[in-house]
Amino acid sequence: MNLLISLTLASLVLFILQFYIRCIQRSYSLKKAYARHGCASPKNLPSKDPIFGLDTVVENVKTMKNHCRMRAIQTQARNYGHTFQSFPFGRRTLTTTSARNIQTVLSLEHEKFGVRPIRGPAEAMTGPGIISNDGKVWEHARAMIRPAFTRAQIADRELFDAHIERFFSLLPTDGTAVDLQPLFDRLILDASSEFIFGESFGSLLPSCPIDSQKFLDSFNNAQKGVGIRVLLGNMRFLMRDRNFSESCKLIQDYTQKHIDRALQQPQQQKKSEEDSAISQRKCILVYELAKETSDRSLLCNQLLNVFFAGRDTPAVALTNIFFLLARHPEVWKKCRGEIQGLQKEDLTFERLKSLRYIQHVINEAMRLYPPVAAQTRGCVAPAILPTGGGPDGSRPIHVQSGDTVIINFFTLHRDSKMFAPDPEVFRPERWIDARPTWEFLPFGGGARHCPAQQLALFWVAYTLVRMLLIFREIRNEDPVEDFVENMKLNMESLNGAKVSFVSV
Ligand code: HEM
Repeated sequence: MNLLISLTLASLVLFILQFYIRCIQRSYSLKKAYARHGCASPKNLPSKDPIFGLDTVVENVKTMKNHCRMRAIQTQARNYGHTFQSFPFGRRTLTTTSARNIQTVLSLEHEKFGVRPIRGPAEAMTGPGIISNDGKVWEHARAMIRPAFTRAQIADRELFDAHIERFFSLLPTDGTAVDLQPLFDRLILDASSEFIFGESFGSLLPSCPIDSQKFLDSFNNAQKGVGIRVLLGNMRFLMRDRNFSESCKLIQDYTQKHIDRALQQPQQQKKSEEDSAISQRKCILVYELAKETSDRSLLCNQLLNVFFAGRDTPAVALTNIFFLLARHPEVWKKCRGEIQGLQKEDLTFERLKSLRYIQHVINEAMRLYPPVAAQTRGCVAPAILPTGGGPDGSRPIHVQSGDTVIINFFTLHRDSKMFAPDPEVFRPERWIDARPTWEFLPFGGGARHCPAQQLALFWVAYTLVRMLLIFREIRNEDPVEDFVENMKLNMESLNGAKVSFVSV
């Protein structure tokens, strides 16, 4: 017993000693870099615990629980500059809302800022791939899936149409109030599962098939497990729950079933677009990838990585758009003006792109309430951010391996110069003149920007226009006027989008 206590105490002392040596080493190399490049530290968030930053962690969790995390960061940026630093769990964390710094992290020096230090735990669930890896594994995964997305965005809308019809059959047309959020969730879940696995989950059907329900429950469970592990960072080895591993196994087995089906397609059928009824009409990811490889585990990882990234973001975008439209019925009216004379058969990818006002509405909603409101990177090699250091924020900032950089799109999209004079106001007309580059990034930017951007925008615009075609008016049915954020993987509306419609 005594030996155990001595060993525990010795490990604790060793841990603290190691921590201090690391701090001294880091501060020495920071000083050297500062002298060489004229760098300076950005302002610190005030903290009562300069070593472990536990008060910062508590405050972060509190703002998250109170549904005001993004607003809190916006206020911090106003008070401490567009780039500031804090030390949650003792780790130097730079939060930036500066377009120049964001461009450096996402594009100019993207190899020095990886996702693996942050998203590593997702690998237990999805296997290695585009979401949790950097370097060669990421490059290979991205190159493999990209052609399918390019094809999908120009593919016939047949895949999406079947789900839209089911969605409409559940939408009240008699003026009854409805929360659109769960319906959009189901619409996108059904469309994305068919696009990725070749078989829809059928969540809009009267009863969701048992297999799909089991997969979804396990997926949600595993995603929660990944979230906890990401929060725990280096201490994640403490988490050992069987439920997590069982959920990961179940979703992989489910995915293998679809891969087996795709691989069983006769070889010539897979190779020739003309012969394959499926690939002739629709672009399905599992079939597209099975043309390139028959490696089952590689295929499984690719599919699960894409599903992880895309299963619900378009649904969040749609909910946020309708949240705003319900509060701006005049914008709905103007959108209807633009689609006069159009039939649902006319709604091709190109036609939807040409509806300028509707595109402005989508942009404006994604500016104010971007589904992906923030992104985090772990610095893997020393780098320099061009701005934000020193008392006036004009000097470069040196970033070291092990530092974390949080990019906040929510505040970036409210840049007071770019979106002057009313960055907080929903005003689609601003897009007639606004030409932001790195100030507007709803789909990210640089090397890892969303490969599904055009496909997702097609789903969003198509759903919106189909609804504009049948409803003359939209009404807000939510007593809470303001947007209340609900930060999960995406930034959702806590109160959904409660509306009613007046039919044409
Ligand atoms: C409106 C809908 C969507 C939005 C707003 C959105 C947004 C984003 C953003 C901001 C990123 C960059 C993340 C980063 O910097 O690390 C991203 C990456 C990604 N998105 Fe989307 N996305 C949407 C829909 C989709 C859909 C439908 C899919 C798949 C079916 C998808 C698949 C991916 C993948 C695979 C990546 C990772 C790219 C990489 O790391 O190289 N997204 N998305």
